[in-house]
Amino acid sequence: MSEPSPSPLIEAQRIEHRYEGVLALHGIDLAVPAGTFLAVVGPNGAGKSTLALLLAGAMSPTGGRLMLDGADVTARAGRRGLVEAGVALIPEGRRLFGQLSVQENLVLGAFGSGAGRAETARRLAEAYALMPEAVRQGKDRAVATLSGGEQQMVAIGRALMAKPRLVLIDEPSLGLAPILIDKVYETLAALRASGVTIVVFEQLAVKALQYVDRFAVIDRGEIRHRGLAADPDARETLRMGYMGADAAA
Ligand SMILES: Nc1ncnc2c1ncn2[C@@H]1O[C@H](COP(=O)(O)OP(=O)(O)OP(=O)(O)O)[C@@H](O)[C@H]1O
Repeated sequence: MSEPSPSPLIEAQRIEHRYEGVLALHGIDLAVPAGTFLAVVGPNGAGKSTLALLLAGAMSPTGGRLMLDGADVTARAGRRGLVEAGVALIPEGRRLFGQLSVQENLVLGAFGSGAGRAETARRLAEAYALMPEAVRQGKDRAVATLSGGEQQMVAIGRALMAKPRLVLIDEPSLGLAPILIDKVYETLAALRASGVTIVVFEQLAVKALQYVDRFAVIDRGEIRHRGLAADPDARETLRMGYMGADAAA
């Protein structure tokens, strides 16, 4: 007899979002089981950032429900999102404090998560372990002086300081050279191997497919296709579902 399947870690149920006149998402159903590495891919303006913000609980959907561990958390959306429940969002553009040092940015990530001094130090060591040598060596440098790829690593590290179970990351490859994009994805893969559930929101669909295990194609506010990255037809599914100019990058 098979075990009953566990509730997804997070699940959008018929999520809809309207910005004043614009209906950005219409009726999104998306379940993310614990331990998954999922990419939500789609072109500019498809609704990726909106969905990332809603799944993080950083804003309230105008329709539908957000479920976390099988419980309705729609009403808990607010400025801090679902950080206390173990959900971390790395927004597009990273939103680091450029004038503060790497270490100061990282420590801010633990703020409000209840970590004392010893626990913060332990988390710092874990975050640095995932980072390239150059960032570790430059922990007292102002973040604004780091390269884009290094800043993305710091943004990931800052999210980890809250000890999340789920990391949502919006356009991790934006503005990065290809070699750095691979580094970012390798870091995310290592994180996933340590048990963290990850959802990336990406325009570079083919790149994401090299690292994730599932994908969903979003376009004009709807999920058009879903698939497994290991499926031999995955690229064809992407091509059909997502005609964005960057799909083949
Ligand atoms: N604050 C806002 N006010 C009004 N409309 C918005 C707002 N934010 C997004 N939109 C609209 O909602 C739709 C989805 O935008 P969203 O930013 O979620 O897409 P995206 O896939 O993340 O695109 P990009 O890759 O360009 O960030 C677009 O039509 C966009 O113009």
